[in-house]
Amino acid sequence: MIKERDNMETGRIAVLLFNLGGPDGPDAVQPFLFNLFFDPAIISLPLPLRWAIAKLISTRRAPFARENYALMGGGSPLLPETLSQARALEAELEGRGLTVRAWPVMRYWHPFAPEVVAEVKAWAPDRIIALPLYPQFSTSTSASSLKDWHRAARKAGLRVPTSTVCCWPVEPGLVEAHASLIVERWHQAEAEAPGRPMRILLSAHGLPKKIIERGDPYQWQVEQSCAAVMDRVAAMLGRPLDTIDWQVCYQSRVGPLEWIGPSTDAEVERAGRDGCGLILVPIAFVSEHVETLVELDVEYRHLAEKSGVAPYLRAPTPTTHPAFIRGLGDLVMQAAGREGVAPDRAGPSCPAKFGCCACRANT
Ligand SMILES: C=CC1=C(C)c2cc3[nH]c(cc4nc(cc5[nH]c(cc1n2)c(C)c5CCC(=O)O)C(CCC(=O)O)=C4C)c(C)c3C=C
Ligand SMILES: [Fe+2]
Ligand SMILES: [Fe+2]
Repeated sequence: MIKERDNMETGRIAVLLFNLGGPDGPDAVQPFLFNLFFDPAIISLPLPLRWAIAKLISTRRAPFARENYALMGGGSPLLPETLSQARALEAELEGRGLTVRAWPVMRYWHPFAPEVVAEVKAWAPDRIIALPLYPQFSTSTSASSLKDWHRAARKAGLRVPTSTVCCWPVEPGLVEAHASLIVERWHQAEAEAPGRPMRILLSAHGLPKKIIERGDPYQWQVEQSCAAVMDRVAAMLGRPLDTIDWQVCYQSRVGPLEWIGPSTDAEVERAGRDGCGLILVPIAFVSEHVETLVELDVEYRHLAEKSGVAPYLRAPTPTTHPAFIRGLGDLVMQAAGREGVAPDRAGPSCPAKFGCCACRANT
Protein backbone atom coordinates (compact mmCIF):
# COMPACT_ATOMS: atom_id res chain seq x y z
CA MET A 1 0.00 0.00 0.00
CA ILE A 2 1.27 3.49 -0.81
CA LYS A 3 1.71 5.62 2.27
CA GLU A 4 -0.05 8.95 2.25
CA ARG A 5 2.26 11.91 2.51
CA ASP A 6 1.81 13.79 5.79
CA ASN A 7 -0.57 16.73 5.40
CA MET A 8 -1.29 15.75 1.79
CA GLU A 9 -3.88 18.35 0.80
CA THR A 10 -6.05 16.77 -1.85
CA GLY A 11 -9.40 18.55 -1.33
CA ARG A 12 -12.49 16.93 -2.82
CA ILE A 13 -11.69 14.10 -5.19
CA ALA A 14 -14.08 12.77 -7.84
CA VAL A 15 -13.09 9.28 -8.96
CA LEU A 16 -14.45 8.11 -12.31
CA LEU A 17 -14.74 4.34 -12.69
CA PHE A 18 -15.04 3.65 -16.41
CA ASN A 19 -16.56 0.47 -17.73
CA LEU A 20 -18.41 -0.79 -20.78
CA GLY A 21 -21.99 -0.66 -19.47
CA GLY A 22 -24.69 -3.18 -20.17
CA PRO A 23 -28.40 -3.15 -21.00
CA ASP A 24 -30.69 -2.62 -18.00
CA GLY A 25 -33.56 -4.62 -19.54
CA PRO A 26 -34.63 -6.44 -22.72
CA ASP A 27 -35.62 -3.21 -24.56
CA ALA A 28 -32.14 -1.79 -24.02
CA VAL A 29 -30.29 -4.70 -25.69
CA GLN A 30 -30.50 -3.51 -29.31
CA PRO A 31 -29.69 0.19 -28.62
CA PHE A 32 -26.81 -0.89 -26.32
CA LEU A 33 -25.41 -3.08 -29.11
CA PHE A 34 -25.89 -0.25 -31.61
CA ASN A 35 -23.88 2.12 -29.38
CA LEU A 36 -21.10 -0.48 -29.13
CA PHE A 37 -20.81 -1.19 -32.85
CA PHE A 38 -21.20 2.52 -33.72
CA ASP A 39 -18.05 3.34 -31.73
CA PRO A 40 -15.18 4.02 -34.18
CA ALA A 41 -12.85 2.34 -31.65
CA ILE A 42 -14.77 -0.91 -32.33
CA ILE A 43 -15.61 -0.51 -36.04
CA SER A 44 -13.27 1.92 -37.73
CA LEU A 45 -15.33 2.77 -40.80
CA PRO A 46 -16.39 6.23 -41.97
CA LEU A 47 -19.94 7.53 -41.64
CA PRO A 48 -22.58 6.75 -42.89
CA LEU A 49 -21.26 3.20 -43.48
CA ARG A 50 -20.47 2.69 -39.77
CA TRP A 51 -24.02 3.77 -38.85
CA ALA A 52 -25.54 1.29 -41.34
CA ILE A 53 -23.29 -1.60 -40.20
CA ALA A 54 -23.98 -0.85 -36.52
CA LYS A 55 -27.71 -0.85 -37.22
CA LEU A 56 -27.49 -4.14 -39.12
CA ILE A 57 -25.30 -6.02 -36.62
CA SER A 58 -27.17 -4.77 -33.56
CA THR A 59 -30.56 -5.71 -35.04
CA ARG A 60 -29.36 -9.19 -36.05
CA ARG A 61 -27.52 -9.87 -32.79
CA ALA A 62 -30.17 -8.50 -30.39
CA PRO A 63 -32.48 -11.57 -30.25
CA PHE A 64 -29.59 -13.91 -29.34
CA ALA A 65 -28.04 -11.42 -26.93
CA ARG A 66 -31.48 -10.95 -25.29
CA GLU A 67 -31.59 -14.70 -24.57
CA ASN A 68 -28.26 -14.42 -22.78
CA TYR A 69 -29.32 -11.41 -20.74
CA ALA A 70 -32.58 -13.27 -19.91
CA LEU A 71 -30.43 -15.82 -18.04
CA MET A 72 -29.38 -12.95 -15.73
CA GLY A 73 -32.93 -11.63 -15.20
CA GLY A 74 -33.13 -9.59 -18.46
CA GLY A 75 -30.28 -7.12 -17.99
CA SER A 76 -26.62 -6.75 -17.11
CA PRO A 77 -25.43 -6.74 -13.47
CA LEU A 78 -22.45 -4.59 -14.49
CA LEU A 79 -23.82 -1.30 -13.14
CA PRO A 80 -24.85 -2.69 -9.70
CA GLU A 81 -21.46 -4.42 -9.49
CA THR A 82 -19.65 -1.18 -10.35
CA LEU A 83 -21.75 0.80 -7.85
CA SER A 84 -20.74 -1.62 -5.11
CA GLN A 85 -17.09 -1.13 -6.11
CA ALA A 86 -17.60 2.65 -6.03
CA ARG A 87 -19.06 2.52 -2.48
CA ALA A 88 -16.27 0.18 -1.28
CA LEU A 89 -13.60 2.45 -2.77
CA GLU A 90 -15.15 5.54 -1.13
CA ALA A 91 -15.08 3.77 2.24
CA GLU A 92 -11.47 2.66 1.67
CA LEU A 93 -10.34 6.21 0.84
CA GLU A 94 -12.38 7.85 3.59
CA GLY A 95 -10.47 5.51 5.93
CA ARG A 96 -7.27 7.10 4.58
CA GLY A 97 -8.58 10.59 5.35
CA LEU A 98 -9.65 11.61 1.82
CA THR A 99 -12.92 13.26 0.79
CA VAL A 100 -13.96 11.20 -2.20
CA ARG A 101 -16.99 10.43 -4.34
CA ALA A 102 -16.78 7.70 -6.96
CA TRP A 103 -18.97 7.48 -10.06
CA PRO A 104 -19.40 4.65 -12.57
CA VAL A 105 -19.13 6.07 -16.12
CA MET A 106 -20.35 3.69 -18.80
CA ARG A 107 -19.49 3.77 -22.49
CA TYR A 108 -22.47 2.07 -24.17
CA TRP A 109 -25.35 2.32 -21.68
CA HIS A 110 -26.38 4.51 -18.74
CA PRO A 111 -24.89 6.29 -16.88
CA PHE A 112 -23.26 7.88 -19.97
CA ALA A 113 -20.42 10.38 -19.67
CA PRO A 114 -22.61 13.52 -20.16
CA GLU A 115 -24.93 12.41 -17.31
CA VAL A 116 -21.96 11.90 -14.96
CA VAL A 117 -20.27 15.14 -16.05
CA ALA A 118 -23.36 17.03 -14.83
CA GLU A 119 -23.26 15.30 -11.43
CA VAL A 120 -19.51 15.78 -11.01
CA LYS A 121 -19.82 19.46 -11.95
CA ALA A 122 -22.55 19.95 -9.34
CA TRP A 123 -20.32 18.33 -6.67
CA ALA A 124 -17.49 20.76 -7.55
CA PRO A 125 -14.41 18.60 -6.94
CA ASP A 126 -10.88 20.00 -6.66
CA ARG A 127 -9.46 17.07 -8.62
CA ILE A 128 -10.73 14.33 -10.91
CA ILE A 129 -9.13 10.90 -11.08
CA ALA A 130 -10.01 8.87 -14.14
CA LEU A 131 -9.63 5.18 -13.40
CA PRO A 132 -10.74 2.77 -16.15
CA LEU A 133 -11.89 -0.52 -14.61
CA TYR A 134 -9.94 -2.25 -17.36
CA PRO A 135 -6.59 -3.24 -15.84
CA GLN A 136 -5.17 -3.77 -19.33
CA PHE A 137 -5.24 -0.80 -21.69
CA SER A 138 -6.93 -1.11 -25.08
CA THR A 139 -7.93 1.44 -27.68
CA SER A 140 -11.28 -0.40 -27.80
CA THR A 141 -12.02 0.09 -24.09
CA SER A 142 -10.03 2.53 -21.89
CA ALA A 143 -9.07 4.89 -24.72
CA SER A 144 -12.61 4.98 -26.05
CA SER A 145 -14.03 5.74 -22.58
CA LEU A 146 -11.46 8.44 -21.83
CA LYS A 147 -12.06 10.13 -25.18
CA ASP A 148 -15.81 10.02 -24.57
CA TRP A 149 -15.36 11.57 -21.11
CA HIS A 150 -13.10 14.40 -22.29
CA ARG A 151 -15.54 15.20 -25.11
CA ALA A 152 -18.46 15.40 -22.66
CA ALA A 153 -16.44 17.39 -20.07
CA ARG A 154 -15.32 19.91 -22.71
CA LYS A 155 -18.87 20.33 -23.96
CA ALA A 156 -20.18 20.98 -20.45
CA GLY A 157 -17.31 23.33 -19.55
CA LEU A 158 -16.06 21.07 -16.73
CA ARG A 159 -12.51 22.26 -16.09
CA VAL A 160 -10.92 20.44 -13.16
CA PRO A 161 -7.30 19.16 -12.90
CA THR A 162 -7.49 15.53 -13.97
CA SER A 163 -5.17 12.57 -13.39
CA THR A 164 -5.64 9.40 -15.40
CA VAL A 165 -4.48 5.89 -14.52
CA CYS A 166 -4.23 4.45 -18.03
CA CYS A 167 -3.32 0.85 -17.15
CA TRP A 168 -2.58 -1.29 -14.10
CA PRO A 169 -2.09 -4.90 -15.31
CA VAL A 170 0.14 -6.01 -12.40
CA GLU A 171 -1.21 -3.81 -9.62
CA PRO A 172 -0.40 -5.79 -6.43
CA GLY A 173 -3.96 -5.72 -5.01
CA LEU A 174 -5.40 -6.94 -8.31
CA VAL A 175 -2.82 -9.74 -8.46
CA GLU A 176 -3.43 -10.70 -4.82
CA ALA A 177 -7.21 -10.85 -5.29
CA HIS A 178 -7.03 -12.99 -8.45
CA ALA A 179 -4.43 -15.30 -6.91
CA SER A 180 -6.35 -15.90 -3.70
CA LEU A 181 -9.59 -16.55 -5.62
CA ILE A 182 -7.75 -19.08 -7.82
CA VAL A 183 -6.18 -20.80 -4.81
CA GLU A 184 -9.64 -21.21 -3.25
CA ARG A 185 -10.77 -23.03 -6.39
CA TRP A 186 -7.55 -25.07 -6.42
CA HIS A 187 -8.33 -26.37 -2.92
CA GLN A 188 -11.94 -27.03 -3.95
CA ALA A 189 -10.66 -29.16 -6.86
CA GLU A 190 -8.34 -31.08 -4.51
CA ALA A 191 -11.30 -31.83 -2.23
CA GLU A 192 -13.79 -32.70 -5.01
CA ALA A 193 -11.48 -34.60 -7.32
CA PRO A 194 -8.36 -35.72 -5.45
CA GLY A 195 -5.48 -36.63 -7.75
CA ARG A 196 -7.15 -35.20 -10.86
CA PRO A 197 -4.70 -33.16 -12.96
CA MET A 198 -5.92 -29.55 -13.07
CA ARG A 199 -5.17 -26.80 -15.61
CA ILE A 200 -5.69 -23.09 -14.92
CA LEU A 201 -7.15 -21.27 -17.95
CA LEU A 202 -6.69 -17.51 -17.71
CA SER A 203 -9.35 -16.28 -20.10
CA ALA A 204 -9.38 -12.65 -21.29
CA HIS A 205 -11.82 -10.91 -23.62
CA GLY A 206 -10.36 -11.24 -27.14
CA LEU A 207 -9.64 -8.54 -29.71
CA PRO A 208 -9.36 -8.53 -33.50
CA LYS A 209 -5.73 -9.14 -34.52
CA LYS A 210 -5.66 -5.98 -36.61
CA ILE A 211 -6.22 -3.84 -33.49
CA ILE A 212 -3.13 -5.38 -31.88
CA GLU A 213 -1.16 -4.90 -35.10
CA ARG A 214 -1.93 -1.16 -34.94
CA GLY A 215 0.04 -0.95 -31.67
CA ASP A 216 -2.59 -1.80 -29.04
CA PRO A 217 -0.83 -3.03 -25.83
CA TYR A 218 -3.83 -5.07 -24.57
CA GLN A 219 -2.55 -8.58 -25.32
CA TRP A 220 0.93 -7.77 -23.98
CA GLN A 221 -0.60 -6.41 -20.78
CA VAL A 222 -2.92 -9.42 -20.41
CA GLU A 223 0.17 -11.64 -20.55
CA GLN A 224 1.84 -9.46 -17.90
CA SER A 225 -1.21 -9.90 -15.63
CA CYS A 226 -1.27 -13.67 -16.15
CA ALA A 227 2.43 -14.08 -15.36
CA ALA A 228 2.17 -11.95 -12.20
CA VAL A 229 -0.96 -13.75 -10.96
CA MET A 230 0.53 -17.19 -11.61
CA ASP A 231 3.75 -16.27 -9.79
CA ARG A 232 1.63 -15.35 -6.78
CA VAL A 233 -0.50 -18.52 -7.07
CA ALA A 234 2.68 -20.64 -7.08
CA ALA A 235 3.95 -18.81 -4.00
CA MET A 236 0.62 -19.28 -2.20
CA LEU A 237 0.57 -23.00 -3.03
CA GLY A 238 4.23 -23.31 -2.07
CA ARG A 239 5.10 -24.94 -5.41
CA PRO A 240 7.48 -24.02 -8.24
CA LEU A 241 5.57 -22.28 -11.04
CA ASP A 242 6.73 -24.82 -13.62
CA THR A 243 4.86 -27.59 -11.78
CA ILE A 244 1.53 -25.81 -12.39
CA ASP A 245 -0.30 -26.30 -15.69
CA TRP A 246 -1.65 -22.94 -16.92
CA GLN A 247 -2.60 -21.28 -20.19
CA VAL A 248 -3.65 -17.81 -21.38
CA CYS A 249 -6.60 -17.76 -23.81
CA TYR A 250 -9.16 -15.36 -25.30
CA GLN A 251 -12.97 -15.50 -25.31
CA SER A 252 -15.99 -13.64 -26.77
CA ARG A 253 -15.05 -13.50 -30.46
CA VAL A 254 -17.54 -11.43 -32.49
CA GLY A 255 -17.75 -10.99 -36.29
CA PRO A 256 -15.78 -12.28 -39.26
CA LEU A 257 -12.30 -10.83 -38.50
CA GLU A 258 -9.41 -12.92 -37.23
CA TRP A 259 -9.07 -12.53 -33.42
CA ILE A 260 -6.13 -13.17 -31.13
CA GLY A 261 -5.85 -16.68 -29.73
CA PRO A 262 -5.79 -19.35 -28.58
CA SER A 263 -9.54 -19.23 -28.13
CA THR A 264 -11.06 -20.28 -24.81
CA ASP A 265 -13.40 -22.80 -26.46
CA ALA A 266 -10.47 -24.53 -28.21
CA GLU A 267 -8.65 -24.66 -24.86
CA VAL A 268 -11.69 -26.22 -23.12
CA GLU A 269 -11.78 -28.93 -25.81
CA ARG A 270 -8.01 -29.50 -25.50
CA ALA A 271 -8.40 -29.98 -21.73
CA GLY A 272 -10.96 -32.70 -22.50
CA ARG A 273 -8.50 -34.46 -24.83
CA ASP A 274 -5.73 -34.12 -22.22
CA GLY A 275 -7.93 -35.58 -19.46
CA CYS A 276 -7.65 -32.66 -17.07
CA GLY A 277 -10.04 -30.57 -15.01
CA LEU A 278 -10.17 -26.78 -15.43
CA ILE A 279 -10.17 -23.64 -13.32
CA LEU A 280 -11.38 -20.74 -15.47
CA VAL A 281 -10.09 -17.31 -14.47
CA PRO A 282 -11.65 -14.16 -16.00
CA ILE A 283 -8.33 -12.30 -16.03
CA ALA A 284 -9.37 -9.10 -17.85
CA PHE A 285 -12.63 -8.50 -15.97
CA VAL A 286 -13.01 -7.08 -12.47
CA SER A 287 -16.77 -7.64 -12.12
CA GLU A 288 -19.46 -10.14 -13.05
CA HIS A 289 -21.54 -9.71 -16.23
CA VAL A 290 -22.72 -11.53 -19.32
CA GLU A 291 -19.20 -12.57 -20.33
CA THR A 292 -18.61 -14.37 -17.02
CA LEU A 293 -22.09 -15.42 -15.84
CA VAL A 294 -23.26 -16.67 -19.23
CA GLU A 295 -20.25 -17.24 -21.47
CA LEU A 296 -18.01 -18.87 -18.85
CA ASP A 297 -20.63 -20.32 -16.48
CA VAL A 298 -23.18 -21.57 -19.01
CA GLU A 299 -21.73 -21.84 -22.53
CA TYR A 300 -18.19 -23.03 -21.79
CA ARG A 301 -19.44 -25.18 -18.90
CA HIS A 302 -21.72 -26.96 -21.37
CA LEU A 303 -18.77 -27.38 -23.77
CA ALA A 304 -16.65 -28.70 -20.88
CA GLU A 305 -19.30 -31.31 -20.04
CA LYS A 306 -19.47 -32.36 -23.70
CA SER A 307 -15.66 -32.53 -23.85
CA GLY A 308 -15.35 -34.63 -20.68
CA VAL A 309 -13.71 -31.88 -18.60
CA ALA A 310 -14.33 -32.44 -14.88
CA PRO A 311 -14.25 -30.67 -12.57
CA TYR A 312 -14.98 -27.37 -14.37
CA LEU A 313 -14.54 -24.58 -11.83
CA ARG A 314 -14.58 -20.82 -12.27
CA ALA A 315 -12.80 -18.29 -10.10
CA PRO A 316 -14.97 -15.23 -9.31
CA THR A 317 -13.92 -11.78 -10.54
CA PRO A 318 -12.26 -9.51 -7.91
CA THR A 319 -15.46 -7.36 -7.51
CA THR A 320 -15.11 -6.04 -3.91
CA HIS A 321 -12.37 -8.38 -2.71
CA PRO A 322 -10.59 -6.40 0.07
CA ALA A 323 -7.14 -6.69 -1.58
CA PHE A 324 -8.60 -5.44 -4.86
CA ILE A 325 -10.32 -2.45 -3.27
CA ARG A 326 -7.11 -1.59 -1.38
CA GLY A 327 -5.31 -1.77 -4.74
CA LEU A 328 -7.81 0.65 -6.31
CA GLY A 329 -7.27 2.90 -3.30
CA ASP A 330 -3.51 2.81 -3.91
CA LEU A 331 -4.02 3.73 -7.57
CA VAL A 332 -6.11 6.74 -6.54
CA MET A 333 -3.47 7.81 -3.99
CA GLN A 334 -0.73 7.56 -6.64
CA ALA A 335 -2.78 9.58 -9.12
CA ALA A 336 -3.75 12.21 -6.53
CA GLY A 337 -0.11 13.21 -6.27
CA ARG A 338 0.33 14.07 -9.94
CA GLU A 339 -1.42 15.30 -13.06
CA GLY A 340 -1.73 13.85 -16.57
CA VAL A 341 -1.85 10.29 -17.84
CA ALA A 342 0.31 7.58 -16.30
CA PRO A 343 0.27 3.82 -15.82
CA ASP A 344 0.37 2.20 -12.39
CA ARG A 345 3.87 2.56 -10.98
CA ALA A 346 4.01 -1.17 -10.09
CA GLY A 347 3.98 -2.18 -13.76
CA PRO A 348 6.69 -2.32 -16.40
CA SER A 349 6.54 0.32 -19.17
CA CYS A 350 4.96 -0.75 -22.43
CA PRO A 351 7.54 -1.56 -25.14
CA ALA A 352 7.85 1.14 -27.83
CA LYS A 353 5.91 -0.86 -30.43
CA PHE A 354 2.73 -0.30 -28.39
CA GLY A 355 2.44 3.32 -29.39
CA CYS A 356 -1.34 3.25 -28.81
CA CYS A 357 -0.95 3.06 -25.04
CA ALA A 358 -2.25 6.24 -23.42
CA CYS A 359 0.94 6.64 -21.40
CA ARG A 360 2.92 6.87 -24.66
CA ALA A 361 0.47 8.86 -26.76
CA ASN A 362 -0.50 10.97 -23.70
CA THR A 363 -4.12 11.10 -24.88
C1 LIG B 1 -11.37 -6.34 -21.52
C2 LIG B 1 -12.52 -5.87 -21.78
C3 LIG B 1 -13.17 -5.80 -23.10
C4 LIG B 1 -12.64 -5.70 -24.38
C5 LIG B 1 -11.18 -5.60 -24.79
C6 LIG B 1 -13.74 -5.70 -25.29
C7 LIG B 1 -13.63 -5.60 -26.68
C8 LIG B 1 -14.69 -5.85 -27.57
N1 LIG B 1 -15.99 -6.23 -27.26
C9 LIG B 1 -16.72 -6.41 -28.40
C10 LIG B 1 -18.07 -6.78 -28.49
C11 LIG B 1 -18.95 -7.03 -27.42
N2 LIG B 1 -18.63 -6.99 -26.08
C12 LIG B 1 -19.76 -7.23 -25.33
C13 LIG B 1 -19.85 -7.28 -23.96
C14 LIG B 1 -18.84 -6.94 -23.07
N3 LIG B 1 -17.53 -6.66 -23.39
C15 LIG B 1 -16.84 -6.35 -22.26
C16 LIG B 1 -15.48 -6.01 -22.15
C17 LIG B 1 -14.61 -5.87 -23.24
N4 LIG B 1 -14.89 -5.78 -24.56
C18 LIG B 1 -17.76 -6.44 -21.17
C19 LIG B 1 -17.42 -6.12 -19.74
C20 LIG B 1 -18.99 -6.81 -21.67
C21 LIG B 1 -20.25 -7.10 -20.87
C22 LIG B 1 -21.27 -5.99 -20.91
C23 LIG B 1 -22.50 -6.34 -20.13
O1 LIG B 1 -23.51 -6.61 -20.72
O2 LIG B 1 -22.49 -6.32 -18.91
C24 LIG B 1 -20.86 -7.43 -26.22
C25 LIG B 1 -22.31 -7.64 -25.78
C26 LIG B 1 -22.64 -9.02 -25.43
C27 LIG B 1 -22.80 -9.86 -26.64
O3 LIG B 1 -23.66 -9.57 -27.48
O4 LIG B 1 -22.00 -10.77 -26.79
C28 LIG B 1 -20.36 -7.32 -27.51
C29 LIG B 1 -21.13 -7.44 -28.79
C30 LIG B 1 -15.86 -6.11 -29.50
C31 LIG B 1 -16.29 -6.18 -30.94
C32 LIG B 1 -14.60 -5.76 -28.99
C33 LIG B 1 -13.36 -5.36 -29.66
C34 LIG B 1 -13.23 -4.86 -30.85
FE1 LIG C 1 -16.69 -6.79 -25.33
FE1 LIG D 1 1.55 1.93 -21.18
